[in-house]
Amino acid sequence: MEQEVLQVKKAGDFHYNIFFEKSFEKLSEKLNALNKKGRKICIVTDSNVAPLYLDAVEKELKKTDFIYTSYVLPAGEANKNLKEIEGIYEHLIVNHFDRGDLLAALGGGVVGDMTGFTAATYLRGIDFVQIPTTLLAQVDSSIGGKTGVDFGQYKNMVGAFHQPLFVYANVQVLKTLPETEFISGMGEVVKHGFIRSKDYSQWLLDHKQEITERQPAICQEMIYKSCVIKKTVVENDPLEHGERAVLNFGHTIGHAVEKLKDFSLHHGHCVAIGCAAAAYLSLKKGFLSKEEYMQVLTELNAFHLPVKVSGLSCEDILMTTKSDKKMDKGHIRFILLQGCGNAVIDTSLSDEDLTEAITEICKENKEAAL
Ligand SMILES: NC(=O)c1ccc[n+]([C@@H]2O[C@H](COP(=O)([O-])OP(=O)(O)OC[C@H]3O[C@@H](n4cnc5c(N)ncnc54)[C@H](O)[C@@H]3O)[C@@H](O)[C@H]2O)c1
Ligand SMILES: O=C(O)C(=O)C[C@@H](O)[C@H](O)[C@H](O)COP(=O)(O)O
Ligand SMILES: [Zn+2]
Repeated sequence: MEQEVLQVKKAGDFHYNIFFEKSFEKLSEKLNALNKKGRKICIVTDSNVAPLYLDAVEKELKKTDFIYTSYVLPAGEANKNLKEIEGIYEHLIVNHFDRGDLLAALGGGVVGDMTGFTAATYLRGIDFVQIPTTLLAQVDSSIGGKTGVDFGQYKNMVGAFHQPLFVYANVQVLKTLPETEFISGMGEVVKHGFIRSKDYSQWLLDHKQEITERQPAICQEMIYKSCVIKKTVVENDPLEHGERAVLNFGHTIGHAVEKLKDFSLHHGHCVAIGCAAAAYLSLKKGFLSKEEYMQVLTELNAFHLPVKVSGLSCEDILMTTKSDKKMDKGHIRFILLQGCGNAVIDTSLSDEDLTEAITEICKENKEAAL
């Protein structure tokens, strides 16, 4: 792949780079370029990523003038809460972090969202960088500045928009990612095709074999293509006043499933189930033809993503979907497809429509249900 860097604009003239790398070797150079000589940096990571990659990142920090420390969170969505954030604040206070110092998120979307939220709120906001280590984080969560934590059973209920200074995506780290985590990341990857690019969906299917084998060159190209879609949407509407909501395709019902399963299912798997439901609603509305609807299901299946869920009641899914933070004056703000590659915002769905789609994803199907 020839592209190595992609620039993301923010409001005003601020922009930041996503670096597409094949090792950590250029991390020190990127950190030095921040001109924060003699500053402190805290690498926030998790209990799975620390033994794998903390040494390599610290080796890079030794080549800089940063004074560094690290903080290891317990891994997993169950720990994406305010209690764990307090632990990070305490670490920063004890280590005398001030407003000129910064954080580095080394990990998946959970670490990224939590580190970003800590950076957004500690001392009313300090800088941070993203070093995403899951496919999901490299294609989605490290870009666009959504940070936050779950609150009770509510997904991402407390958070802030806070953009990183840069994103450093080393494709090589994907080789240690468990298979289910890779598949979960594919949930957001296929979503990008569904919402904005039929060509990208076709490209994914054409390269299914190499992607499934996680060939680094093809994975890097895929990550780049996904980042182009995400950054374009985010640049148009950084604070989600309108268009950015399309990135939520599959998430309204997906988040309900995630919550009702007590966060035991992976985010990308729940998004895939939500995509199947949203595609079904698009079919019912006449926005998708039967053939296009089947194309969505086929692509999800091609990457081993689920399209059904078992063990949940339709009523519970409906109630939880309606308690999502995406309600707009009592109407559910839903993302539908008006043709593959073109997501639109819809506020006209009734409870009956939603129940029909939820019934569809709850149908017993031993092979595809999670
Ligand atoms: N901010 C956003 O825009 C945005 C976008 C999408 C998802 N998200 C959030 O991201 C989270 C999901 O992210 P995720 O799927 O990366 O989950 P995650 O951060 O929990 O990582 C998944 C698992 O992989 C492990 N891991 C990470 N990198 C590894 C590596 N290279 N090798 C081996 N193991 C590794 C982690 O320790 C964890 O157990 C959810 O909380 C979701 O809400 C946020
Ligand atoms: O960046 C966005 O905007 C997204 O919606 C990306 C989603 O994949 C991501 O899961 C996001 O965290 C969902 O945001 P939420 O506001 O619905 O919680
Ligand atoms: Zn998501």
